[in-house]
Amino acid sequence: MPKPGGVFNFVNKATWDARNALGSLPKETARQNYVDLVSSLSSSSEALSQGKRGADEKAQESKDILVTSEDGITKITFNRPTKKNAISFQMYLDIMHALKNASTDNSVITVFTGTGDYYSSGNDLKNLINDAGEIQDVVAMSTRLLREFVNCFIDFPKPLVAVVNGPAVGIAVTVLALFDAVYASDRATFHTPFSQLSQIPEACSTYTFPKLMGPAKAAEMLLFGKKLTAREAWAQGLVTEVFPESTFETEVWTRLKTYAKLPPNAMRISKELIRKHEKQKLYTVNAEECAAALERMPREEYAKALRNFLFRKTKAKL
Ligand SMILES: CCCCCC/C=C/C(=O)SCCNC(=O)CCNC(=O)[C@H](O)C(C)(C)COP(=O)(O)OP(=O)(O)OC[C@H]1O[C@@H](n2cnc3c(N)ncnc32)[C@H](O)[C@@H]1OP(=O)(O)O
Repeated sequence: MPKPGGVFNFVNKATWDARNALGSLPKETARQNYVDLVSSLSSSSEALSQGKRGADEKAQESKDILVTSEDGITKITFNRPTKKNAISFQMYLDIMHALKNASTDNSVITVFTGTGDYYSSGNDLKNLINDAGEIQDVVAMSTRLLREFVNCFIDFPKPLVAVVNGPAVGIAVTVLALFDAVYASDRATFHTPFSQLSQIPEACSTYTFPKLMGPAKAAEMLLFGKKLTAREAWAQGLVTEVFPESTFETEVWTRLKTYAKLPPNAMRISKELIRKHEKQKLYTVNAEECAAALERMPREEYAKALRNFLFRKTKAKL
């Protein structure tokens, strides 16, 4: 059977990949993995198959990812403040679903922001590790999910804006280089501690960051995990504009409401022209980064770095 196409057809493609992976596994394990994968994705599958919506309709119900549409703006909010908006597997799927809907609804601009003091602390470090601190048997599925997730940002057809209300970490930072505008509060910071986690960068940042800020500054972030203030990130071209925290929300949303009144088709075509020559390159880089992640994630060095974070509070008490 040929592989299903279309970047938003994640569930069908994941199913196809899972079926094709069965050959190399013992039959029982393969069957169980397949059942686990499909059942974990089934709620998103239903949601993904729902149709087009209007811009002023509440677009999606999900606890940790809120989606609203108003004034021509679809707003996607990381809503897990007690975990600093860390992104769980379900949240990756909810975001893909929200982007799929936003790409065809009546809204003009799509905006990401966070609830609480953080924008997002990046990947939920518990996604890949069990209570005993071992890497779970979900690495291949995770890297497939990561690839599809990043492709959704590469392909998103409308203006995409981040309203960075506080610190951003990991994938919440790297993916920003695929946005059209990034507005940051002066309270925001930008941190990519990949080496500290024994991990490698994702979301095409190995290509977009050196292109934006030059190889030396990109290396400080991606290799050495240097945390940037909002103004430093602006100076490096990752942030479009920095606002004082006291007026951030008012100024940014007023501006976005004005932008959302601009002719949508003109903006869509302009974005298509801007991205057109880069798309193939971005797909390739995304695929290469995911292949490298697939290679790295099962390693003990990586599990050790995750354990250091997850059990840090227990250790501190000893
Ligand atoms: C489909 C898979 C794709 C893989 C994609 C690859 C992506 C890579 C990345 O994103 S790498 C970056 C990962 N993120 C981090 O390394 C950040 C980890 N968190 C922290 O360093 C800190 O929590 C903090 C600096 C964000 C905040 O510190 P502090 O103010 O001291 O608060 P707490 O540490 O007490 O945090 C409160 C609460 O939230 C939990 N939490 C925060 N971030 C994460 C996270 N990324 N993953 C899981 N859990 C997180 C933290 O454990 C606390 O929970 P608790 O109260 O202990 O239950």
